[in-house]
Amino acid sequence: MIKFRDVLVRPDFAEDAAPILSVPQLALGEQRISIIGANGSGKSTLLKLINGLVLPDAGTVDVDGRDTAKHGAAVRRKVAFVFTDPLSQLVMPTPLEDVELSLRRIHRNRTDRRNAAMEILTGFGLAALADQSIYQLSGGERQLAALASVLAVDPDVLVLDEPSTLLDLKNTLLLRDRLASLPQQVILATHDLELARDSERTLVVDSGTVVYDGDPPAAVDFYRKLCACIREPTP
Ligand SMILES: Nc1ncnc2c1ncn2[C@@H]1O[C@H](COP(=O)(O)OP(=O)(O)OP(=O)(O)O)[C@@H](O)[C@H]1O
Repeated sequence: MIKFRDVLVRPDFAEDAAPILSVPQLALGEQRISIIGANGSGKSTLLKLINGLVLPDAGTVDVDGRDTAKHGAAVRRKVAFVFTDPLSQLVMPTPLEDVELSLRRIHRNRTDRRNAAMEILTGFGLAALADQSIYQLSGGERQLAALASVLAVDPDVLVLDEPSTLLDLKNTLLLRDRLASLPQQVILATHDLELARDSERTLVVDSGTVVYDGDPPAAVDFYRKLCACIREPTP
């Protein structure tokens, strides 16, 4: 269970400025949670609070009872974060080496590690690209490689920031199927309202606060109205 209590995040170097995120009380226990909202509304900040990439200026965030400010390393072992830009994530020259790096503590034996890494990449449809430079992969292939690498360590919670942004329809569907089949708790921010609907619970964030929290179809409707995106029926 992830709990936010009286959380405020202020802009860097502007302690007196209005908070960029304010979350008085929030408990996230469902297996599939999506977060939607306009650009700059605070979605990424909310996600980064979950694994301590951003620490609150006031209040606390804890994951299974561990405060992210006090137990950051332990929290990050439980909570994996997938960035929008996979090049922020992939640190090795090829997908195979990157997954192998993730597996270094789980498989000490090199052959076992390589076999396990290939199996994981195969599950993501990336076997043929295992040895290709990450700079020669398409944006979507890189995104899937980053996801494979993060999942290799079997985290308890997977946090994803706009994971389908770079994916075509086929890869978006593959991602949706893959996420649906995961045993982990999955919390993601997205502008893809179909992906948002795949969850059990959706938060709508606006101007740094959670303005709707509930059933995904109702949350998407709320968000559409908030954006005044619903077209008036033509007479
Ligand atoms: N460390 C920081 N210092 C100052 N402002 C920040 C900081 N981090 C984020 N912001 C601002 O806070 C707001 C929320 O940013 P955030 O990245 O959480 O938005 P978002 O909802 O994820 O946006 P997008 O959909 O465009 O990715 C933005 O206006 C951003 O510029």
